[in-house]
Amino acid sequence: MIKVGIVGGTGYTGVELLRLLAQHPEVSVEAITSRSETGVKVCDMYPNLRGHCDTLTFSEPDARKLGALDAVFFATPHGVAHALAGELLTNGTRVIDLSADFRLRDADLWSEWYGQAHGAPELLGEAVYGLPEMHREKIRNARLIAVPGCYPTAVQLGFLPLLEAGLIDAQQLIADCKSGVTGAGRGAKVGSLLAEASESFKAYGASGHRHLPEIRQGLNDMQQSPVGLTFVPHLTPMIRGIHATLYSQLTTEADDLQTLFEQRYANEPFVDVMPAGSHPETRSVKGNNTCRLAVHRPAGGNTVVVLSVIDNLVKGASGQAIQNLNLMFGLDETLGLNAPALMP
Ligand SMILES: NC(=O)C1=CN([C@@H]2O[C@H](COP(=O)(O)OP(=O)(O)OC[C@H]3O[C@@H](n4cnc5c(N)ncnc54)[C@H](OP(=O)(O)O)[C@@H]3O)[C@@H](O)[C@H]2O)C=CC1
Ligand SMILES: CC(=O)N[C@@H](CCC(=O)OP(=O)(O)O)C(=O)O
Repeated sequence: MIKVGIVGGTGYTGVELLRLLAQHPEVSVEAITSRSETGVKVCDMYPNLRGHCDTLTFSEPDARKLGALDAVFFATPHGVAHALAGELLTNGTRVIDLSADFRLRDADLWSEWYGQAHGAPELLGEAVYGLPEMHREKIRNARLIAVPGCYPTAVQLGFLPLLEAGLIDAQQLIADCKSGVTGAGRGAKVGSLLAEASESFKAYGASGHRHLPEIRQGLNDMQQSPVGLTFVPHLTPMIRGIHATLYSQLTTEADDLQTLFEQRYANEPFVDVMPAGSHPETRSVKGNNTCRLAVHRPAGGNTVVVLSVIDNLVKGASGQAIQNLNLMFGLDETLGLNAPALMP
């Protein structure tokens, strides 16, 4: 059994890790932290987990205890993994960070967008961006994984086949994205209240969201030169889910885009290219690690529209983190991640 710990176990991504790992045949959760719920039994707080982790109790984060484990997930706000990752790695514990602490390769750029000094620039050289569809081989040998953000996962997987094939104008990319409210975390915030977030719909971060540099970094790697991207996130009155509508312009007489997408993702266990003409729904991936894609060319013109849906807490966070763990430990990549989505 691979022994793991979760730092930040009371949050939405932390409890989603627990739910998914409860079905994982090769992983045992040995430690789970929460400063505010120390001493509380996990099952008392999350009754859906009764019968799955009855002996597990929240404890204070303790680097010595965590350093005795095979791997530690950080499901914490930005900056927390900076402080602990170095010590864990020195002890031989692998680190899978769900926050943005190690996603940007440039520490100054990170400071600019996250409003604080980078706490562990010396680790950036070895951090691997955990998007398996792009970096699978590097992930297999990594000690430190930066799990991609939720919007960045949906957007990068949608543009990937087009950019790799060099078919679109990489200066004119548009990502129009919508997220459910769990994307904002479990902490109390006015914007997440029922009366604020339900029966309403709004954009935010239109002039600059912290996921912009992360998405740009990934798309630049695919294009192998700097791309031009407009990214506008929106908050929708749903609990889980991300829907990205991606626009680009063909620069060459296009081949069969449906076949291009199908071939690029033919061997990917967690990317489903839907039949031509489809419109994927967020509920079709609820609780599941799949990214569902559809590609359209409205009226046969030069505009390509890609529709990309994920569950922000699964392929956008905890499921992708487990997919990375499976690769790092030489396991079947799909272990613990095979349950179909909840629908309706
Ligand atoms: N929600 C989502 O859809 C996604 C989230 N992420 C990222 O994953 C991370 C976790 O997100 P989410 O689960 O939504 O967050 P939540 O706000 O729901 O939970 C945060 C958790 O971190 C713990 N925590 C807070 N501060 C500290 C600290 N200083 N030291 C140790 N533990 C701390 C909290 O428990 P306590 O305070 O009791 O210790 C809590 O368990 C964030 O970086 C987020 O950006 C990534 C992709 C998607
Ligand atoms: C709806 C909402 O507020 N979403 C969050 C993004 C989700 C998230 O937690 O971002 P990471 O993937 O980088 O950790 C936001 O816009 O900041």
